[in-house]
Amino acid sequence: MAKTPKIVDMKVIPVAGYDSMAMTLSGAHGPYFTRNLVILTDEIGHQGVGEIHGGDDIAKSLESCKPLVVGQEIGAYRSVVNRLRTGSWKAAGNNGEGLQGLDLKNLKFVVRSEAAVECAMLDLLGQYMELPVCELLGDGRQRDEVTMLGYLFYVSDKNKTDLPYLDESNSTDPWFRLRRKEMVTPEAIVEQALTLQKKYGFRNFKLKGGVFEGKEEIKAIRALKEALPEARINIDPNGAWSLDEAINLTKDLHGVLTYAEDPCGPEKGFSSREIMCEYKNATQHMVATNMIATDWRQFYHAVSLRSVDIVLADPHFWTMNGSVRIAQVLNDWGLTWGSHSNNHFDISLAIFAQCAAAAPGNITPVDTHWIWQDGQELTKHPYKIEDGVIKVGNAPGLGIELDMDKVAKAHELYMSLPNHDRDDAVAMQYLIKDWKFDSKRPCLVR
Ligand SMILES: O=C([O-])C(=O)C[C@H](O)[C@@H](O)C(=O)[O-]
Ligand SMILES: [Mg+2]
Repeated sequence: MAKTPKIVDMKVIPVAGYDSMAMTLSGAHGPYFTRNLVILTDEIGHQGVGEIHGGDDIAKSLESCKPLVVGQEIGAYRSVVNRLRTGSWKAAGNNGEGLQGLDLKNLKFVVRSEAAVECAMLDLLGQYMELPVCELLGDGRQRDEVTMLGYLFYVSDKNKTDLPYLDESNSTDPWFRLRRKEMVTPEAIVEQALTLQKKYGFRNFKLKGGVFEGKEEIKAIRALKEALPEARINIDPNGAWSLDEAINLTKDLHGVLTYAEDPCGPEKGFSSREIMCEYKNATQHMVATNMIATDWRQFYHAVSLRSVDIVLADPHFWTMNGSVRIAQVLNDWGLTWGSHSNNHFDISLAIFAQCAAAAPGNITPVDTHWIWQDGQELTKHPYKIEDGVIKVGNAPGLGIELDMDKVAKAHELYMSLPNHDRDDAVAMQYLIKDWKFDSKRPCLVR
């Protein structure tokens, strides 16, 4: 019987990169973000790579996977991932209420560490079969170009902290110069979008809300639509608004908002899925989520209640196979697939692009934080966002090659950090003393 190559080595390399003081309901991004890389080597000398969220717990969980991965055939990747799935974190601690929380104790209930192993094994299998990963997922390649979304953030003034944020004021690139500066007004958000459009060609934008009072953020949405009338624009306050507020803020935005992402969450004893269903009924807006349909059980209830139209099935939360599987179901049921993201390196950029290339139907432009990290690539020829799209070529596997010098530097940075876990309250407390997360109050409203 023909055999596929066996895995002979698995490395887990935690890495860190630099970030802006970007604002969300959960606080302010710190100066660094962390990720974990998985590097697998097979017996014919190929290297397969995966990337997942950072932090010591995830690194430890991946380390503990080694005995279940090394020695396995790459062709058996589904069983390997299945064995890891049953041994890794369960969603038992996730109350399923769609509450935003970005520190590790919340994120770990949705992040699937085994997705990094799955990705690295698919990368190896693709190299062995001389096929790109998108051909190994679902019904194979569905498109050659993946439309990406320009992810707009309010950015606070890093000079109000003594944290070591990067300063790129001297960069020759207008976007790089801008991205580390304070941007808190509608005018600044418009400048951000225009600068991003020029550099990356985006025609789709999303503003991360949950920062200022909703009506202030809607001013920015209107200003964006005025400046970019052809663009598709949406807002994501991560469930911060009450149902009444969400309805009042957005009911007159037909023709301005393409869709609303997690506009409201659980309240008054009603679940987030019930509330989002009422929001949809009241406004007739399309609704997207990465908060209330993060696994199959939540998805069942979200669909039963018709709470959402677009599921942002991040492959780091669903695995690559899971994300494409839900893309197929969504397409068959007349619903829409997209992907959520957090800060990431260029291995994850390849993951998003390969999944989206295999997702059938009319998918929504894919989220990425890469524009905030662009220039910190860990691969030799990172995927590029040009004219608003990523072209997915025919290179085998993920089609990337790690630059081990850059990986070593990113690892060194990680090791130099006093804390490896994300906690957006730390930077936030420079702006508001003793600030604490409140799922119902925008972070600067206290
Ligand atoms: O769409 C979303 O909800 C996200 O992108 C989640 C996070 O809030 C993201 O903005 C982040 O990591 O800061
Ligand atoms: Mg979201």
